[in-house]
Amino acid sequence: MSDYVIRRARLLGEEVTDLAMSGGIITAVGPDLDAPGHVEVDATGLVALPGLVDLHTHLREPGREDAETVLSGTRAAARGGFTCVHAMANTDPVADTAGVVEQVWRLGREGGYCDVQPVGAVTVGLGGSQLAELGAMADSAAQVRVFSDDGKCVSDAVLMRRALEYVKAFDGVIAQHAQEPRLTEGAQMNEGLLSGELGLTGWPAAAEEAIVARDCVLAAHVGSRLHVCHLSTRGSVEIVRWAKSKGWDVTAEVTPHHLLLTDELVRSYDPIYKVNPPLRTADDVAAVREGLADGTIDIVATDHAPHPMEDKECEWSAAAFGMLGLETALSVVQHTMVDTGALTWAQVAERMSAAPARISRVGGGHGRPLAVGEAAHVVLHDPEATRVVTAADSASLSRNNPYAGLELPGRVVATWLRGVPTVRDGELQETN
Ligand SMILES: NC(=O)N[C@@H](CC(=O)O)C(=O)O
Ligand SMILES: [Zn+2]
Ligand SMILES: [Zn+2]
Repeated sequence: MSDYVIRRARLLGEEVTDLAMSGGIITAVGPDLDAPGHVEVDATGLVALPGLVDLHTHLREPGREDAETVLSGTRAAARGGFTCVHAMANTDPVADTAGVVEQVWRLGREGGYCDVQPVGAVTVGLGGSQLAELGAMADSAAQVRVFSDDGKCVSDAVLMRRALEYVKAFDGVIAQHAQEPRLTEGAQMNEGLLSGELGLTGWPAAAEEAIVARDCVLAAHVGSRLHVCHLSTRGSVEIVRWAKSKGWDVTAEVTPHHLLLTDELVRSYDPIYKVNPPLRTADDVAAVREGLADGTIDIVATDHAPHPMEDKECEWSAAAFGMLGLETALSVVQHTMVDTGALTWAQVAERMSAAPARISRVGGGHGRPLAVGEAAHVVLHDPEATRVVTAADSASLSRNNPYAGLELPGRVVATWLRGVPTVRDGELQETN
């Protein structure tokens, strides 16, 4: 394992400094480091951030290895600057047992591109009727702390209450996909004037907000931790802001696509824009940006949702919900939040590394500051670069990239996982 010294990086976008790593650990931070025998990396003009942590990733293995595998998804993650991703449980078989979560966890370690922290299902088979073996998943080698039926809502209030109560024993959190199922039967896009105009069944903001409000109240009632997945409406931001003002232990995420894209794109009837929750209005986009800036929304999570061509290149109503996100997340956040002056790079590091790691209680030195003695999970990002996104330029097995053709700022130049480079000069490296 080589030692590296990064020269003249802008630490969290601010002071220019060197950073040395050896044996998987950050060994020195400061100007003009003496680092004999280290591989020299010129980072002039680049921003150094702690390795990014994604709390919401679909890796599709086991079951849909045609769409993504742990290896392909973690290679995409490394290209996006991530050193830890949380793999959602809606696989086949569902990640609802200690056996499945341990398998997913181990596949991530074997690949060596990005640590994979499995999310456990809340209910058996995501069926919504019987609690899964949450304790066994928590006690497994994977040490699961985040539980979610993502893709489906835990809509039964009694079951949701019991899940919230159960995970208190091991400091777990329930990550809710907030979608009232009766209010969204057959729903295809955001409900509004546009859904009427386009003749597509609408998905009211109220279907999300009703569950967000109910779950905040439930979490407070039982004194447990709630995390709201992919929050997408102004009303949801207001409810979470209110819950936080009460001191309740509620956190929330927004996806890059909900920070940038609006329901106007659905006019094309291109299923690349079909996603759950749906793209909302420009007013909702403004609200989630404000919420992320003021800390109401704690984190950005990608909801990277790969789907094979045949599930996307079909008519709108038949297409699958979901879009890729790992390789473009940092660029979209730079474009929407940093270049607009809404967030500093230090605040981006908080929302894309420190806070997600705290919410999930993940170990392995993820989400820690770039400081001596910490695990060497490091990203170098070039904020001056620009690129026209293409679907083909991806390590994912899927191509459902909603940004294809758009010019986005920023580029991940290098990523280190425990001091091992997974990406250098923008190219994936051999890890094993
Ligand atoms: N986001 C999506 O549109 N789809 C996700 C499920 C989900 O995150 O709810 C998927 O698994 O494809
Ligand atoms: Zn979801
Ligand atoms: Zn998801």
